[in-house]
Amino acid sequence: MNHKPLKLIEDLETAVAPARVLTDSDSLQQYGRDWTRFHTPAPLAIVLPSSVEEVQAVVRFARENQIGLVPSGGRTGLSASAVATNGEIVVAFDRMKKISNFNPIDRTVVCEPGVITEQLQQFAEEKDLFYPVDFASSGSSQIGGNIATNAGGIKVIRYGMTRDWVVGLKVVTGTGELLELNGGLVKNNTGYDLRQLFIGGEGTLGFIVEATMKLTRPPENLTALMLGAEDMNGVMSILKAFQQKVDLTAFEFFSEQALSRVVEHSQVQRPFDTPTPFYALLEFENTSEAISDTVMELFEHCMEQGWVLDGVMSQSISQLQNLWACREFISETITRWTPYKNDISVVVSKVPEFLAEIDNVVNREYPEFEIIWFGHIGDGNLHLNILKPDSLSTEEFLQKCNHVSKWVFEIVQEYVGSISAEHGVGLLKKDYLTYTRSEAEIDLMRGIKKVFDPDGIMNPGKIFD
Ligand SMILES: O=C(O)CC[C@@H](O)C(=O)O
Ligand SMILES: [Zn+2]
Repeated sequence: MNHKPLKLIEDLETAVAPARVLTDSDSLQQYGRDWTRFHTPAPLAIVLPSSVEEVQAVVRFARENQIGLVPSGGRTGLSASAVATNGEIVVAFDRMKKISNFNPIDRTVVCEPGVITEQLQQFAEEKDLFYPVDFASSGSSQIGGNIATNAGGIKVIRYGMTRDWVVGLKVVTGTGELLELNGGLVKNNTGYDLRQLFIGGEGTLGFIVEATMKLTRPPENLTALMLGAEDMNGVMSILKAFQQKVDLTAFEFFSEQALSRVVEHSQVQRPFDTPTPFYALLEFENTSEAISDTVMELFEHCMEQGWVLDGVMSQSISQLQNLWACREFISETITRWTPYKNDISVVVSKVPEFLAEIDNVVNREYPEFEIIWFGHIGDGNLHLNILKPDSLSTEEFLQKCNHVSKWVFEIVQEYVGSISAEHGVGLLKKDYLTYTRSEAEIDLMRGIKKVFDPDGIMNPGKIFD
């Protein structure tokens, strides 16, 4: 290490506190990346601030020294947004985990950015309330990161994305200024809602240092149905039939390839014997006999129409959990095949055609590739994963997958879809942003960044260059 970084680190320690700066190589590796594995972490240092003032001090320090800052939450992101590859200072929020100011009338609660999603869910439960944004990584993802990436997950069809639950934000911009946005109000029509720019902004405009989150009533007697379908058109017909009569809390799908891997590699039981190409997983609040009867009628109707070949409805919490495990364990289970990943969306009605086009091109060009489809089909959000064949080295596989990305994004563009439905852009997708956003839009985004971050120090190089 030359003198400059050493001196810089000393100055950084003075700006915050020595104990809050880490420079050992394990920490640099650990905090320098998220769940993506395509970039080599190379941060200058890690800072763990414990107050808003310390975050401001770090930003001012970075501005003075023209060093990039990368925010880091639970590091469960899948788009390399919280990755530091270029001598940046990583600002990790692990020491800012307090939940406070619960208000039962407003049904709001104030969270520091490092609050773990599950911590907020448990807090809400203790107050007989519910924080509904949920996903497989809730045990480690942090609220600040969820907001910065506008995290979605498995209940979006009913409850929306993280954006819908943020009623107030405090942010530190690239000048070190603290902005207090919206103060928990339900109604506030006083011009531009700046809060929304920071939600999903991936830390490129400023860092979230506090959030006022809304809670809601807990769902009652959640019950799930897993239905086996012959094809994607069947899945769409099931969605249409159920949505017409039942308020669904989830509508997920996955393929037989996905289910068989989960059953083979975890303790999860196959819910029924008949394998079918696709499965729909529906959830609803089973609160009356009338609802239960309606669901059973719909189930029978779907079987009569041939949309459903077999299916099962949960009769207990453990059965509900087993059905959810079939879906939630997919991502983790397939990690061992070093999968190529993509997260894309189109309007719901176009999903079957869209999926078939991608299947066709990949099967034609690379017949040795095994595609694992799953996702939040009720939101038009597909997770495309391709397992690395044993015969290919990781390098060869990645090279071929670059072609896959191009074909996939061309199809996304043709369908006026999104190249990133819920995982964000980060480093991973910035080169493809024009498939979903116009040059004019990207120019405006660059202009907005300049306003909040004139020196370009806040998560530089993410979303766009
Ligand atoms: O691993 C993936 O491709 C998706 C991860 C996550 O968004 C999910 O829905 O399980
Ligand atoms: Zn997802």
